[in-house]
Amino acid sequence: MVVVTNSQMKQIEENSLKYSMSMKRLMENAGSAAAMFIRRTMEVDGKFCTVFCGRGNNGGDGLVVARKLYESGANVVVVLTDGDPATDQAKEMMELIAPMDVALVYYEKEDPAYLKERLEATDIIVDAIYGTGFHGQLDEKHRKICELINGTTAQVIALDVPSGVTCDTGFADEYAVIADMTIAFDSYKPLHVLPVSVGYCGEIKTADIGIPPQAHEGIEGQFILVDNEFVFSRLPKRRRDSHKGSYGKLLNIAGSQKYMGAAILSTMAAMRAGAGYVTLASTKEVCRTALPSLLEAVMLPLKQGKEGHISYESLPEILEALENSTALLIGNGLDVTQDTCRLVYEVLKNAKCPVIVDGDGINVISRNIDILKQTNCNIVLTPHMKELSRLTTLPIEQLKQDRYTIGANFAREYGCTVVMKDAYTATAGADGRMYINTTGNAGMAKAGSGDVLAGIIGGLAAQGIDLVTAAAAGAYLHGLAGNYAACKYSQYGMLPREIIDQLPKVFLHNDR
Ligand SMILES: NC(=O)C1=CN([C@@H]2O[C@H](COP(=O)(O)OP(=O)(O)OC[C@H]3O[C@@H](n4cnc5c(N)ncnc54)[C@H](OP(=O)(O)O)[C@@H]3O)[C@@H](O)[C@H]2O)[C@@H](O)CC1
Ligand SMILES: Nc1ncnc2c1ncn2[C@@H]1O[C@H](COP(=O)(O)OP(=O)(O)O)[C@@H](O)[C@H]1O
Ligand SMILES: [K+]
Repeated sequence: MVVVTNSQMKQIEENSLKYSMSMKRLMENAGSAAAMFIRRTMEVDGKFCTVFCGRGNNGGDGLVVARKLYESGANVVVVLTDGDPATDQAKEMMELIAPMDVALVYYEKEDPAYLKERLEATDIIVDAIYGTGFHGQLDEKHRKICELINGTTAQVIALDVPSGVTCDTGFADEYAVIADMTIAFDSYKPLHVLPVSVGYCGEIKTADIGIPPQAHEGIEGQFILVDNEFVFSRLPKRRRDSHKGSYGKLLNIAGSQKYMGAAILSTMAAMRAGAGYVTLASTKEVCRTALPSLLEAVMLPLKQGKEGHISYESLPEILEALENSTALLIGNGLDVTQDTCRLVYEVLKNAKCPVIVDGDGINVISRNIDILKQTNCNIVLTPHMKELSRLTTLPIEQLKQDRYTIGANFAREYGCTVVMKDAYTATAGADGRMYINTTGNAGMAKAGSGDVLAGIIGGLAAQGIDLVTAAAAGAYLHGLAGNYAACKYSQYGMLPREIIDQLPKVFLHNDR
């Protein structure tokens, strides 16, 4: 599914002018298409429709819908929320509707009691206050209007965007319109697929507004919704004539006296994700303790430093093991000490295979971010919000509002892939794309779930799956296995290790 951003949509509209399209025609088409969807979905003749129009082009679309619904026999009232239209096209639409028997009321001048009464009798509300041009938050007046809309029992149809939702981030004001149906003009925009905003849209329909296909040429979809088809069209079936060497070697540098479980969970998850060999490089004590749970793993027992972490003196052994690895996972439960900082920096500088950095590996990098520019390998970072905040030195509040732009900029600047872990994980690819994940559940909000994800991504990358795909598909598989675990053990009771146990079921269901 192609999803275009606000500026890409503007570019597409501009391009269409080269093919004898006009902005006025586009608006007429948009409003007509929306009215047609409404007519197809519900009875309009004799119904009470109230159309809320802002001053911008979204409001202009609303004026067209009002005219078309009136022509279909509806009793129509237009509420101008911000006075007369401000754009040329919208002004023209105002001139067309003026002679009709459609009541045009100015929100500010109208008696609130009349509006309340009208809304109680209204069957269909059209929300044309703000479209793709909205950003930031609703002011008091618009919050009141949206509250009125959300408080009715009428069907609410949003044109292009439910008012109060920002197009490219999906960030919704807490009073944003909650629509029953949203009619997306020409293309899906990020808000139509982003988990944070999709709930405001209701059913989503795309309307052809007459933009010729050529106007879309050169516009690359930036947002990708990761689904079963995306994942399993990219994960090859195992060949009958293959051997363990065909599925790669993952070196997993993980664990410390304090965090032994992280080493076990990440190694186990990588094996369950199909890697041919997984080597756990950790302190002697961690390796000895982990062995009974990791019978299939290769152990690289290393010297332990004073604080229970992997000693820096182990660097030569690690670099030797790295030589014939097809992927490296580093950071799970490493602990942050002077030794592990030096170790991570040196390993990253020397690695040539794809690298996945998680947990303390990310914390270490945050202390010296420029290390990312001194590497010769492809890197995936898998930060949760707090780690992302450390990496970017931005507050979590800001990340919540705009993590797509921030993550994409970070990925571009440092040439890496960033898996932004959250209830809805989003992966910013170094390729400029954003991969949105929708699998997973709140039962996964437990220490250790992230180690499982890192292991899955590492296991996929070791098999030669490109890093962006390994990251995006890894998040999807992790969430789906988590959903199976929740069905079996409940969200309260499930454990991160049970996400690993359910991975085979995900593969089985998809013939892998
Ligand atoms: N291009 C075309 O011809 C076509 C466009 N089409 C339609 O146009 C829609 C886009 O229209 P649009 O760009 O005019 O923006 P729209 O969403 O109507 O509102 C913008 C106004 O709101 C303001 N504003 C923003 N945030 C605010 C806030 N927090 N609080 C207060 N004000 C705020 C903003 O102010 P500004 O950002 O300038 O400060 C501006 O004044 C699109 O979704 C589709 O429906 C179709 O007809 C096809 C042809
Ligand atoms: N509410 C939730 N819904 C879906 N996934 C979740 C939720 N909460 C956490 N997760 C997932 O669980 C994992 C937690 O990772 P992280 O916080 O790094 O854990 P740890 O480092 O303790 O293993 C992430 O992959 C995250 O996306
Ligand atoms: K709208």
